[in-house]
Amino acid sequence: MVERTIKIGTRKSKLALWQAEYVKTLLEQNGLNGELVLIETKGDKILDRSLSKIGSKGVFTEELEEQLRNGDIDIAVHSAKDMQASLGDDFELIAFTEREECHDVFVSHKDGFTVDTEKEFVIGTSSVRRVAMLKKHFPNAKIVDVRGNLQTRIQKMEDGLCDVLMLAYAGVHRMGYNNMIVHSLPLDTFTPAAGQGCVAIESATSLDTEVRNAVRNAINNEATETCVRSERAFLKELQGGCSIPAFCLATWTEDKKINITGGLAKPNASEIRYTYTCSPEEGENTGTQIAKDTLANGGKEVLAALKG
Ligand SMILES: NCc1[nH]cc(CCC(=O)O)c1CC(=O)O
Repeated sequence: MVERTIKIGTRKSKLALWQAEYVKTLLEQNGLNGELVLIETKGDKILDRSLSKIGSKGVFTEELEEQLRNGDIDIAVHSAKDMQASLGDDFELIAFTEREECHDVFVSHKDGFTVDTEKEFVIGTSSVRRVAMLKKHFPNAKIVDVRGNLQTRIQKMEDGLCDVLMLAYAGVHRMGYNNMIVHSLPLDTFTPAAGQGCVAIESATSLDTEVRNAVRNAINNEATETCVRSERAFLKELQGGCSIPAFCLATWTEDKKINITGGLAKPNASEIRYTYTCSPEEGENTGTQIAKDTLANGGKEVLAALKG
């Protein structure tokens, strides 16, 4: 039995705090004590440049990892989507919460807004994946860059920057903004980023084994873990973080197999996509294979053009 209080490192945004509180609750429901430790990251401070320009590697994780390393915190809570695909040797993901619905939505401050009547509306997003997909499926819409946490983005929309924001349902729901959702985007065309909708727990590999196991038992959802680890294997092979237009989603089929679809959305409104079904044990290998197929069939050129 783990007696000591588990220190839970988190960013300070409202969404991050919601996720950390959620993790704390799961720990407490399993007889463990948790305490939040609030940490500011580079990604929270730099708001005037797009994420792809800062370089996505670790902008939301570096400061948390420093404190994991020196033992000031035991675990760090992240949106799985924000986690770089390759962690340093000293760190690992030890648990994944049950995935929330993982599709994207449009939210709007305009009552009665519909995508069917308003053809030339303005969409705010800062994700290269979303921009590329929007160009394909909403060619008449205008896209503007909007950074910042959810509350900041909504404020910018209300100030007139855009008609709608494109966001992950999971974050909108967690923040209690379901009433602003005006459109849900389908998973088969607007396939989400790897890990979307899941909260991941990171620890140092040096974390006490008893604590590690207790945290994992309290928090991990194995069905989600299999899917998110498969999606992250895809992302790792692409060597990309959240600044490339990659999408990947693994789901369970009725006969307990894993269906994985993944690829790259291209800026010219086409996409590279591969879909395979495999056994759960093969999930990570299959994710890797999808990335290899993607790279070999035009993906390399897409990524090279992004860097250039
Ligand atoms: N990149 C920011 C980010 N990271 C995780 C979420 C939403 C919650 C989730 O997907 O778990 C968001 C906001 C968004 O994309 O709208």
